[in-house]
Amino acid sequence: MKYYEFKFIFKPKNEIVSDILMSVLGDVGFESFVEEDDVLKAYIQQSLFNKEELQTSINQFPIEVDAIDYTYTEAEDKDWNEEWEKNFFKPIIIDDLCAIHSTFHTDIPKVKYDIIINPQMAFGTGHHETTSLILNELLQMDLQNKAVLDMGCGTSILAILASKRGAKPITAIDIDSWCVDNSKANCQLNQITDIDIKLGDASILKDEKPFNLVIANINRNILLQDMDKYVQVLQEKGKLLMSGFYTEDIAILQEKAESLGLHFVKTNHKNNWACLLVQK
Ligand SMILES: C[S@@+](CC[C@H](N)C(=O)[O-])C[C@H]1O[C@@H](n2cnc3c(N)ncnc32)[C@H](O)[C@@H]1O
Repeated sequence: MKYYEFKFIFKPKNEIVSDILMSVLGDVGFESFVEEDDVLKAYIQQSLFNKEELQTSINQFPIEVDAIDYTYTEAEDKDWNEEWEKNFFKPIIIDDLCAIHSTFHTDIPKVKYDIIINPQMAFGTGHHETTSLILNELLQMDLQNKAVLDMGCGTSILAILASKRGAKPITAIDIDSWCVDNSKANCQLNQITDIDIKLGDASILKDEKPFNLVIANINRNILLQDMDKYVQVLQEKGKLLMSGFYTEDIAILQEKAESLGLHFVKTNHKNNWACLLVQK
């Protein structure tokens, strides 16, 4: 496959802009990213590159920035996504209890919950703050025989940990067909056969049976838009665990949850990213 290598320079140079830029670029076909001192390198298959689409997404950047500039060249002919996985996806070990790693990682310590993820292009290696905030909550909850919905499942890393912690039945849903395929592959790698993986958004929830726990790591606007549909599939006393937003957004999400009859349980944060747990 032929790729372009882009170098993005942006101001202000901070993690929030960098995270949002990666997400915006992901939406227009970029596959993998390497953060270096003062540039973000990004790789896209030449056949998928559309200059106008890229410029439109930069012009409509979701937060105010001083500048986003780029240059690009033809990249050396190799699978940049595979390169990224090999060089930048490092194993994660949480409290000697849970390990998340890829098939090519060796020397993984023996832990109770060993999760294999080959992320390819799907979000969810456990490295992002929002994923790690939710993984930590899942490690503390009693999930035995609990019905769980993982909304915006990405790689299905969260659904897989829930399954390993005894949750069942589990449904995992994502709006992106790439994520659905990647979730199926990751379930196979972890020998999990009973997660029901579906393509769609909150509109397909009306046919679901009630859940004890709904997890949704998406983003502030989708959560505000779809929270009522998540609540409709929550059992009495069921919990809704959300992430994908910044600490300054906790209040608006909590307010929305309370307007839907839920009450606050706890919140946590990491590098300005937050999670919120509410209960019916
Ligand atoms: C931040 S990623 C989280 C992935 C994974 N759950 C994790 O925690 O690492 C958000 C995921 O939500 C999906 N998504 C975006 N909008 C959605 C929607 N309206 N309904 C369902 N999934 C959505 C995206 O495709 C993406 O895979």
